Amino acid sequence: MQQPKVLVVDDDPWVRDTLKDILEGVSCVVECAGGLGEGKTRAAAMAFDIVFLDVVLPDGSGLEAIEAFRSSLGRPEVLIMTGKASADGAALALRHGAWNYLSKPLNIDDVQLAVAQVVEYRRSGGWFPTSVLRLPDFVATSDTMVECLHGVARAAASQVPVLIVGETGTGKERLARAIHEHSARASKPFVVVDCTVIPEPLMESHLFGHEKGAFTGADRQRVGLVALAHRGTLFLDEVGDLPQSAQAKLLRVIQEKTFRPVGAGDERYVDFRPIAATHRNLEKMVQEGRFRQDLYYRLAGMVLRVPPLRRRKKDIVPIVQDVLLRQTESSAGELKGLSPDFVETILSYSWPGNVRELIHAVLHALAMSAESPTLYAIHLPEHIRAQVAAKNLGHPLPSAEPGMTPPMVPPAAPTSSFHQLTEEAWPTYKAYREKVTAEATRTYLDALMKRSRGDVARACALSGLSRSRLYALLKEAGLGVPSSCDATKPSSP
Ligand SMILES: Nc1ncnc2c1ncn2[C@@H]1O[C@H](COP(=O)(O)OP(=O)(O)OP(=O)(O)O)[C@@H](O)[C@H]1O
Repeated sequence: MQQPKVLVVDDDPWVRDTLKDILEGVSCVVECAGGLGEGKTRAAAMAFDIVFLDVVLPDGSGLEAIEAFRSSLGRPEVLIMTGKASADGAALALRHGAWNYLSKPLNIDDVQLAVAQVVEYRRSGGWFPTSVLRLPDFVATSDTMVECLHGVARAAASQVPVLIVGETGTGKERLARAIHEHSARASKPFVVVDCTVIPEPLMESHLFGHEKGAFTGADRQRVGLVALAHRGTLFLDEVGDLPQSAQAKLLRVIQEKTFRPVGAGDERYVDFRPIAATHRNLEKMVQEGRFRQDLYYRLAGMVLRVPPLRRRKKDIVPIVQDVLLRQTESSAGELKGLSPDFVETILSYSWPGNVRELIHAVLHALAMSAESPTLYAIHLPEHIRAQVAAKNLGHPLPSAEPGMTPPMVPPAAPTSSFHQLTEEAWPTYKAYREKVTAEATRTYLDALMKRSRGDVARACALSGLSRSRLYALLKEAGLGVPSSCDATKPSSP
């Protein structure tokens, strides 16, 4: 893109002139209009890249004109600006296709950042915002994750509160930090409030602080997390776990920008941007009366949904390679390869713990692989192999996270000795796991001995098992012990 072309639509001449100055300062070509009619006429005559659009205009609402501007000659991105910043308005603007939402009085950094983001977005063909994000430790290969990063870039360019929704370990906190690190508040604190660990009676003093002597045990003054986040970002992790009493207090500080530490006589001003995350269905909690609707709207100015790993399999191998690369760099060793059975297993597993679980599994496999230059499935944690083996045999294990994956259908006609999962005969997890593990071990050993043609040394090398362990397992599984497998020989490590 050469010089970005920007249209400013605002009835206040002072706003128009100020924005014109700021935008011309970053090499934009700027035209201005005092109302919707004039703005639309200009947008029909010139191909703009960006429209800065006021909400309350003499001839109508800017919010209702977003689509008309978006479909005008240059297909510009629309940045809504209003003096009456409200989370509802922000959500409405974004739903109508606005690029972002800026509140007045406009902040020069916000304006410049938003323009830079749009320019980069359009330069890259409108699809690869990762180029503006510096996230070398974050892998996003699948379309859904690239789209998610696009949301991160948009969120970073504005001050809108963000709600990040996704299962545990999907990267919600990493993305919240990314939004902060790329926002105009980057040089200020990013403060984490873990809503699951603070006990309800202590929530108020943790959030707002307390004066010395405010209650029994308050032997000195304490600064709360809200005050620590002044001018920065307050990250409310697992906000769905916030008790009702704390929800009311949080709503107040977000709305009023003031709070009172426990035991203090005066109100204090605070300016922070809330970013919240949850694995829960907050909309449902609102319907059930378990989460305040007004707080939900305040937090969900923009909603980012992070898909679970099992729905973006394209990311799995690149994440593994990324972990391997980092480990190799830090240990100065050789980069290990991945065997086809390793790849097959990690692609078949359901990853209820998502990326966090995948990273741990790779680290586990690396430790188990010792000197082997290649990672095999056998190096993965046992529960992963057991689930995949059961799935391959047509007996998927129940999901580790009830409610997050479709319920398992019990096998209609069992073909092996697996427990049947029915309401009437539901096995304990321990019994089920033992059965499945035994069955999977038997399948593995049978295939292993066939592949190594009964050569124990080769079987040990392939499986990573010691000679004595292999012998014991074969015996336990009721499989024939090959003549070359002599338990009296010293075992390899
Ligand atoms: N796409 C990714 N690429 C590389 N690392 C990732 C990716 N997604 C997540 N991670 C890593 O996985 C781990 C878990 O991420 P994070 O803590 O952000 O998840 P979360 O969704 O906030 O989890 P929880 O809900 O349990 O708090 C972190 O170490 C993070 O850096």
